[in-house]
Parts: sequence; structure tokens; C-alpha cells
Amino acid sequence: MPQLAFANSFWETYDQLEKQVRSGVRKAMSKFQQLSIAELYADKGLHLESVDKARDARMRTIRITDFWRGVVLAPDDGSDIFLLLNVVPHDDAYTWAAKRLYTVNTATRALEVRNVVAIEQLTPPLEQAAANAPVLLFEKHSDTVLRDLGIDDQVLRAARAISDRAQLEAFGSLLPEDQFEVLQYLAEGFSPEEVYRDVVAERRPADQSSEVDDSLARAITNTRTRITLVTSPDELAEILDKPFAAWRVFLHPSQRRVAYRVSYNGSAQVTGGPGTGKTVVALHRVKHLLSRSPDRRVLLTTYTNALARALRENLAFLLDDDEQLARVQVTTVDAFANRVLREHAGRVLSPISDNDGRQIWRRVCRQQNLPWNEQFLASEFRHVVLAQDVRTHDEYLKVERRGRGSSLRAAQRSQIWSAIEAFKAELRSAGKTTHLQICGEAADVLAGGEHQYDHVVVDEAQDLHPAQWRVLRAAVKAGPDDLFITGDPHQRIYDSRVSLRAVGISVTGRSSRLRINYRSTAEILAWSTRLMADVAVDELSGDGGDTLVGYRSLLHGGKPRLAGFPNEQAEVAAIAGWARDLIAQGVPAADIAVCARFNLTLDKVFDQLTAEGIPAVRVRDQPGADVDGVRLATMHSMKGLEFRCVAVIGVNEKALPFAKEITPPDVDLRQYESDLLKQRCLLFVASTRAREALAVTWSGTASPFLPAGAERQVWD
Ligand SMILES: Nc1ncnc2c1ncn2[C@@H]1O[C@H](COP(=O)(O)OP(=O)(O)OP(=O)(O)O)[C@@H](O)[C@H]1O
Repeated sequence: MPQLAFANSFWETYDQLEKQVRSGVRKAMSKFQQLSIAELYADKGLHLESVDKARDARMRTIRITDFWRGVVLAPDDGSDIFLLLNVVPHDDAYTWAAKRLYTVNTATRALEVRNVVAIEQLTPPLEQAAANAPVLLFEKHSDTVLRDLGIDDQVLRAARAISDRAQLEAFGSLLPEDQFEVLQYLAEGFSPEEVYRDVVAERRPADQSSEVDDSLARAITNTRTRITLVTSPDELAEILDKPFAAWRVFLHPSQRRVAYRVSYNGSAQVTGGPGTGKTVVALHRVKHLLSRSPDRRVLLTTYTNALARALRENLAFLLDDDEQLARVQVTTVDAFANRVLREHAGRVLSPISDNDGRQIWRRVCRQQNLPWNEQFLASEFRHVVLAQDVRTHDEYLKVERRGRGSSLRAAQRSQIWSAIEAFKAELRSAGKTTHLQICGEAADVLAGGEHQYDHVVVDEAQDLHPAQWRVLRAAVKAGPDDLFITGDPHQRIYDSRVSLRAVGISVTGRSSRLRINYRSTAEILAWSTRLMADVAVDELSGDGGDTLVGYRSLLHGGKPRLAGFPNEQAEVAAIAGWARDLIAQGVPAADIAVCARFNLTLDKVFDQLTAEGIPAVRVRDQPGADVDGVRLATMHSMKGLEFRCVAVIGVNEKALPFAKEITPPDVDLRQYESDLLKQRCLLFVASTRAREALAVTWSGTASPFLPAGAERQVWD
């Protein structure tokens, strides 16, 4: 009986196939487990046939449905593993198969694929351009060095003509995988010795003593990082049911470099635009830290409970080792602070919601007849008092009100201080407090105590407030690898301004940036980054500005759909139609998300979808991955999530910016600007959740955050 294996190129498309095609795949695959090789070739339904003019004589196609074909690499050397490469529409299958060549890497002994036709076509023009290039990317490495790392003749010729990293990335999808990875590492500045150790030696099979077995089957079993070998029918079913997670195995060198650096001599920071794999890097860093010694304990934090749950699941997926998993605590900073007070001080505190907080400020304003509104006072409390840990009236009189755009005389400060005291007193009498106050107290409790953790890894760091940073700082002893911080300042949606240095965290000389987006198509990214084109954004650590320069995606797809509607009813109806069309095209409802600024808008979408028989669920109800239904979420709760198709709706001038949350410019100009920025970031976050398709809609007048000309778009 032959054996069956799947190449990673297969998984890239399998997740997106329609149900009927998937079931065709299962049926065809089960034949490989039931029939002999001779029977496979004779099977009428499978139609295992060679590909005309194929550059690789082992290429075969098989029938999946009337319209879909599988592409298979068939052994021709007496070995018995068939490798399923791809499932593609009939005509594309032959073109795809004809151009590809599978070879065994001379250094790693693994099977690799190249688009041999495209490399042949593209190398000569690249060489012509290279003749005038001032520098070439690999000029400092000799042919011998490159060959020792597994680079073969065709790739060597192409590599010699590449002048920069962007060209290498653009060429990358055509090149054999291990060879491309070697070139990426060299381009990132790793030495040939490091590349040999990290890429080649890691993959090269240990048993090199006997003469080399160059059968296809051996090459396939040597290619663990890209090929899954199926050993039983149960395993086949399991593999085809389980989503394939490339991030577990394939890290880009720029990701691997930061995640697996042996040690940082202090805190380290990783920034990058949406979808660049910051969370993936944080997870791999946890794995690295845990494996350094059997007694290391790690605290991994993120912003919301939903994200913490996702991190926990993904970490279990990555580690596959219960002992290591037991040494990690995954939680939000607020939950961690709460636990500290409960366990160390025996105090159980209940925090109020933002909404309740606003109401108390409003009451205090009225009672004390103050000339400031509740928005101003809440910001003063958050950005000055809690941020700088101001505890007394005297301290408040002297404090430098960093980041505030209004000046206050001493008498005004006293007035505000008494409002703050009244706010706190009202909370106390109701037996309540705020999340940030809990963090402040927890930091006090932890300071000077025993450290429970050896390392703290922080994801979604851009929204943490200085009080939250203080708890994290106090949770781990200052020293090598104390904090590993990932975040994106362009996704700051809670207006937390922080100077990490001021809370005792320095990342100087230990900051890196990720630039390749793995989530969204270049078209979605281009549109989304335009939203942020003309605004200045502060760095994560508070030292200088952040930039999206060099941020790019290698994926391609359709352009975002934008359109305005005369009223909300028409908009909601159009969105229901959009979801219905996607589902009809085979996109599972759970891969579609509709998000809006307000829950009220989502209620209307929910009603419309359910009236049309389209299942819908709220993200806030935390539906499991197996629950069917279009996901409905507010823009805030889209943070950190991703979906194949996303509609951002209600993007009109009343919602974005939402006037109630904007400090008037005459009250505090800087606060006004940062209130506006935070709402612009919200639209950026929502738009960058989409992997393949993005729709942005509004009714009435479009939001001023949308790029000029948006209002002329029509919904076709
Ligand atoms: N090396 C990789 N190979 C394949 N997929 C990857 C890789 N790195 C990241 N991804 C995928 O890219 C997507 C985005 O990754 P991740 O969520 O880690 O990005 P992020 O930078 O944290 O995003 P955001 O800031 O928008 O929340 C995920 O689907 C992840 O699985």
C-alpha cells in the first residue's frame, strides 16, 4: 500500500476550499490508503495522469470533482510515498504543475520546490539591472560559502543578481524554500556559520553515515517542517479537520531572530504594524524562555480576557508539553493585579465600568460647580494623577502635567484635587474602585516582595497605562530577559501615554521592528495605512515617533469595497447581502465579521441577518470556534482578532470621531488631538483585522478620517 503526505502548499489553499471540494479531497485521499500503486493508476474515478510538458516528470493530477484537480508528486524510483501538493481548479492545475520542479537540497537533504519557469524568465532582466546596481545583496559571500549552505546553480545565479531585500522578498515565493530561507538569514545580517547552525544543521538528518539515500520517500521524510506524512486513516481525518497553523513552524528570520535570541541583557521590545506576527513572536519567546531551564516561570499578559484565552490556546498548541505549560500564567494585567491583591493582601476589590466612572465624574462636576467637564477631569485623573502616581494634594500642586495642553494655576489645581477626592470617596462608599487604582495598589504590594516570575512577556503593550506598567515592573526582578514587550503604537485605542523609562523599564539598544504582514492582502494594507499617513504617532516606550515605513504584505487580493448609503437601513441591508454572497461563495459564516463603533448599530445588523436566516453571534458572548454565525463586534473588541472577511460599518461623521469622547480644543488642545488620534487608530485597527476582503461603509456624511474621495465610491 502506498503512503500519503501533504505539502504545506496544499494547506495554504485547503482551508478556503468549499465543503464539496473538501469532501472530494477526503474521498480521493482515502483511495491512497486503500489501493495499491497499480490499482491507483488504474482507478477510473481518481484519474491519476501525468502532466503535459511538466518540468518535473513526477507531476501527476488527480480528479477531485468535475471542476477541481489535485496535483500530486508521484514516486518514480520504487519508493512509495505520494505527496499531495495542491488542489486547484481544473485548468490552473496543469499550468501550476507544469512550472514546478521538486529537488533535494544538498545541505538540508529536504525536498524543496521552485517555480523553475518563472526563475528562468526573471533572472536575465534582474542580471541586467544588477549590472548598474551600486551594491549587490550577497556580494560579500563567496560561491563556495553559498553552495555549502545548499544554494544550487540556478538559485546562485539569481541570488548574484539581487540587489536588496525587497527584491529578495519579491523573488522569494519562486525559490526553493530552504535556499530562500538561507538567503533571508544572510540578508538579515546573520553570518554563514549562524545560518548553518540555525537553518541547515537543524534540518539536516542526523544519520549521515551511510551512503545517501536519494529516494523521494527519504527526501519527504527529511522535510518535517514543510511536509506532513500521514500514517493512519485516523490521522488523515484528523489532519484534514484541524486548521493548519503555519506560524507554529515557519518563522521569518526577522521573527526568529528576536524570539529565539538566547538572551537580552535587560528588557526588550518588538514593534510592528498589524499582522506582522508580534503575538506569534511573543508566544515563541515564551517557549524559548521556558526551555532555557526547567524551573523558569513566565507571566504572559495581554489586554482583554478574550485575547488571553486565545493566547492560552495557542500556547498549548505551540508547546505540546504540559510541564512547560504549567510554568506559564496567561492573563490580563488587570486580572493579574486583582489576583495579587487577593492573594497577598486578602483584598477583593470590584472595579467600576468606564460608563459608571463617567457618571460619577458628571455628578462631581455638578455638585462642585466646576468650570471643567467630566471628560477633562477623567483625563486629568488618568493621565496625571494615576499616571504619575500622585498621592497627595501637595504632590499634585507640584507635578509637571506631562502631555496636557492646558495650564492650571495653584487655586485651580486645588479645586481639581478636591474633585478627585470626592470621586474617590464616592467610589469608596460604594465599595468600588477603578482598574488602574487596583494596579497601583498591586504594584505597591509587589514592590520589595518575592518575585513569582523570572520573565514577563507583554503582548498588546501599546494600550497599557503607566499604573499597569508599574505592576508588571514589580512582578519581575530587573535584569536580563526581565520583560519582553510586543506592541504597535499605531493601534493605540485607549490613549495611554507612557514613558517606559519613567516606570523603570529601559529597552535602549534592545528594540526591533517587524515589517512583513502575514495577515492581510497588500490591497487591504495599502488602504488601511493611508488612514494613518499624515498623523504622528509616539513610540511604544515614549521616546520619539513610530513609523510604518517598510511595512508590507506579500499577499494579494481584491481592493477594499467602500460605499456610502442614504440611510442606515439601506447600509445594514447591503451588509447583510454582502455576508450572504460570501457565504454562498463558500466562506464559513464564522470567518466573516461585521464591526461598528456602537452596539446599537450591531443590534440592527443582528436583526437583519437573523431575519434573512443568516446565523449571527456577538463576539462579546465569546462564541467558540465551532459556533456557526457571522461575528458581530464593536471596533474596540476587534483588537487582536482576525477574520477572512471584515465589514467596518457606520463609518460616518457622527461615529468617528464620536463627539462625546472628544475634549473640546479650547479646553485642552493636546487632549483634543490625542482624542482624535485614538479614534482614527480605532478605524485602523478595525480595518486591519481583514485577511482577504474588507468592506467599509457609512450612511449620511462619511467620517473625515476616510481618505479624500471616499464619498464618491459606489457599492457595486
Ligand atoms: N511566520 C509566519 N508564518 C505564517 N503565518 C504567520 C507567521 N507569523 C504570523 N503569521 C500569521 O499572521 C497573522 C498575524 O499574526 P499576529 O496575530 O501574531 O500579528 P500581530 O502583529 O500580533 O497582529 P496585530 O498587532 O494586528 O494584533 C496570524 O494569522 C498569524 O498566524
